[in-house]
Amino acid sequence: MNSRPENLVVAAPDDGIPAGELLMDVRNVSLSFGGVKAITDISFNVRKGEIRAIIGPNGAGKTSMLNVINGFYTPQQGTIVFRGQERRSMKPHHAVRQGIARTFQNVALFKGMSTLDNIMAGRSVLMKRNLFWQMFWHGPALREEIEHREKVEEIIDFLEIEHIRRTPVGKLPYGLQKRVELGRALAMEPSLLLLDEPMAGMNLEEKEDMSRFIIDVNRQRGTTIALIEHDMGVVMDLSDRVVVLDYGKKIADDIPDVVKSDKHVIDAYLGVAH
Ligand SMILES: Nc1ncnc2c1ncn2[C@@H]1O[C@H](COP(=O)(O)OP(=O)(O)OP(=O)(O)O)[C@@H](O)[C@H]1O
Repeated sequence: MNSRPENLVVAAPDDGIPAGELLMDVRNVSLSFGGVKAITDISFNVRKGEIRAIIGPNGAGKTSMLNVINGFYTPQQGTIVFRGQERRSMKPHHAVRQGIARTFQNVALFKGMSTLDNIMAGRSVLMKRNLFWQMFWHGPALREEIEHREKVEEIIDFLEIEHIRRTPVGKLPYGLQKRVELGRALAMEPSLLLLDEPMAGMNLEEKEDMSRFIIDVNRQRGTTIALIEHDMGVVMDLSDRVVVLDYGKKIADDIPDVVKSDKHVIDAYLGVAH
């Protein structure tokens, strides 16, 4: 895997938390849908600067966990402490403002819009000027638009997608759509980036590319990452620590080498065809 020069990237925002310290602490979270217990009393943490994987068989509660973290769902029990602030419920746009961005299992982009416009849409949440200013297109609104555009261009360079900047994303191969979606999440300048199956549906080459971008986002931009992924090779290569869920419960939480040889994990997940 190649890494591109350091000078091509912008740094992640300074959230005041030193590398290695706790960025997020998930405390005793439980979530049910009617009679279905999606998550039962789960606790784990994410340290600033790490790549954290959440794995488990289908239906284990992984996506539900991401949805709690980014405010999509409110758990019946438990709290999330993010950057020192404890909360149980939060609207997704507040989570973005706090520094949590995500991608989705099935790409969620505006298919008729270009790559550039989709990534620009990711910035909208950071824009200060309201529609009134934008309509009149002058002064502070124009300056702000230019600044946002520069950040977006940096991301386009970083992800090596200059050649598709004007292409409607619906016309792009799946692997590139996933990369654009990553770009849109990066445009929000997150402290914590949540990736829901970033390699799903990709061929080997696309997976290698995406792995390289994930590592570069983490190392060069300093962005902390929590990802769900079914490809065990990718998970074990990329992650600093892995939490394993099964039927909504946590069954392991450790570095990849330890998780790989954990009997409960092998029984629940690694040993079964997926
Ligand atoms: N909106 C919902 N309404 C009802 N049940 C749900 C809902 N979302 C998830 N569930 C249920 O909660 C459990 C956990 O689902 P979840 O999607 O979080 O698992 P997962 O580990 O992400 O699975 P996969 O790997 O298949 O994506 C499953 O039994 C699922 O059917």
